[in-house]
Amino acid sequence: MSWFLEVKTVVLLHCDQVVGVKPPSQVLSTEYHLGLLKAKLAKYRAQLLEPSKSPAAKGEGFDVMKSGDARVALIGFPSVGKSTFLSLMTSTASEAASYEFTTLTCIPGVIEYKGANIQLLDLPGIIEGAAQGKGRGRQVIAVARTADVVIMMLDATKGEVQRALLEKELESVGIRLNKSKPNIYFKPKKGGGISFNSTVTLTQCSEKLVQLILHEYKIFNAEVLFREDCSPDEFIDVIVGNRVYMPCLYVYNKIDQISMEEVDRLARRPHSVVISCGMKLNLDYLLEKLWEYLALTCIYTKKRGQRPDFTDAIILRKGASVEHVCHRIHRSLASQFKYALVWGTSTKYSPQRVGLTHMMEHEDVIQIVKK
Ligand SMILES: Nc1nc2c(ncn2[C@@H]2O[C@H](COP(=O)(O)OP(=O)(O)OP(=O)(O)O)[C@@H](O)[C@H]2O)c(=O)[nH]1
Ligand SMILES: [K+]
Ligand SMILES: [Mg+2]
Repeated sequence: MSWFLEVKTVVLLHCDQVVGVKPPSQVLSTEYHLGLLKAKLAKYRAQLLEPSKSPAAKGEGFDVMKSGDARVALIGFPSVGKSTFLSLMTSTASEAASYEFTTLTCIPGVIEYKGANIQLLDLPGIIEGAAQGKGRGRQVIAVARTADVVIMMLDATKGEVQRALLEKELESVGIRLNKSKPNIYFKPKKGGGISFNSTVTLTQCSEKLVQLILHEYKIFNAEVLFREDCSPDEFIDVIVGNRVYMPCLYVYNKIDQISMEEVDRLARRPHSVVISCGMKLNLDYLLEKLWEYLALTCIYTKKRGQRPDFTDAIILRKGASVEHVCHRIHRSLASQFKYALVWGTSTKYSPQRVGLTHMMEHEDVIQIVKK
C-alpha cells in the first residue's frame, strides 16, 4: 500500500505545478491521466475497506455496549499510557505495565463531567498495518468508527512518527480526522448524462476531471454540485461514501520525559494536548478540550413561573429534538405533550412556541406544557 500513497503524493505535486500554466490541450491530457490515477487509487483503497474472509480479520469491533451520553475511543501504539489514563480518569481499573500489548480487549470506563456520562474505551495498542489486520488492528479501528471523538494517545518521545503512521492507518479505512464532510451535492441518476455545477470558484477540480473520476466508477448519469472548493480526493470520498468524519484530539503523554522546548512545541500543534499520566499533569485541561470536541448539547428546563434550573442540564447529542428532551425527562411525557416554550439560539423569538420536532441547540431553555 505504501507505494501507492507515494504515487498519490507525486501526482498531487504535479497537479499543483500544472494548473493554470500549461496550454489547454496539455492541461486536458494531464487531467485525464490524473483523473484515472486518482480514481484507481480510490478503488484500491475501497478494496482495503472490504472485510477479508477470515473471521479474525473481519473487522468487527469488540462487543461493548454503548452507554452514557457520548463515546470516546483511546487509540495508540502499545505502551503509550492508554490504560494508565483510563484508570486515572474513571473508576475502572485497566492493567498497565511496561511491556507492549498489555491490554488485549476493549475495557470501558465512565468519565463524569459537567453532569454528563462519557464512556471512555481503553483498547489494545495498534501498530503500522493495523488496517490490514495486523494484531487486533481491525477490531480496534472498527470500535474507533463508533466513537464520537477519538483520543489518539501518543508517547511524547516518539509522538510525531506515531501520529503520522496512525493517521495513515485511519485514513486508509475511510476515517477522516478533524475534517467536515465535503460540501458537494452528488446524486446518481437513471439518465441525462452528467450535470456539473459549482457555486464557488474551483481551483483543484474541473468539470472534465469530475467526469473522468465518475467514469472510472462507471457512473455516466449524475448531478454534481460543488458548494465548496474541494480537492479530487474529497470528491472521491463523496462518491465512495462510507466515510466517517471524526473529531480527534492528539494527546501527547509522558511529557515528564521530554524537554521544556519540546513540550512547548507539541502543545502548540493543532488539536493537540500534552499530559503526563505519571505526574498527573494537565489532565483537567484535557477534559475541558474533550468536552469542547464532544460538542454536546446542554438543555435547561424551566417550570412555569419559575427561573430555569441551571444546575441540572439535560445532555444530548447534536441534532436532538424536543421529543428527545421529553424522553429524557419522562418516558410518557411525549404522549402528554401539548407544546413547548423555548428560549435560546434555536428559535427566532424568545420564547417561541414549538412542537415535538423542533431541533434544540446548546444552552436552550425549555418549558414543556402538557395536555
Ligand atoms: N514516564 C511516564 N510513564 C508513563 C506515563 N503514563 C504511563 N506510563 C508508563 O507507561 C507504561 C505503559 O502504560 P500502559 O498504560 O500499560 O500503556 P498502554 O498504552 O495501555 O499499553 P498497551 O495496553 O500495551 O497498548 C507503564 O509502565 C506506565 O507506568 C507517564 O506519564 N510518564
Ligand atoms: K503496556
Ligand atoms: Mg493498555
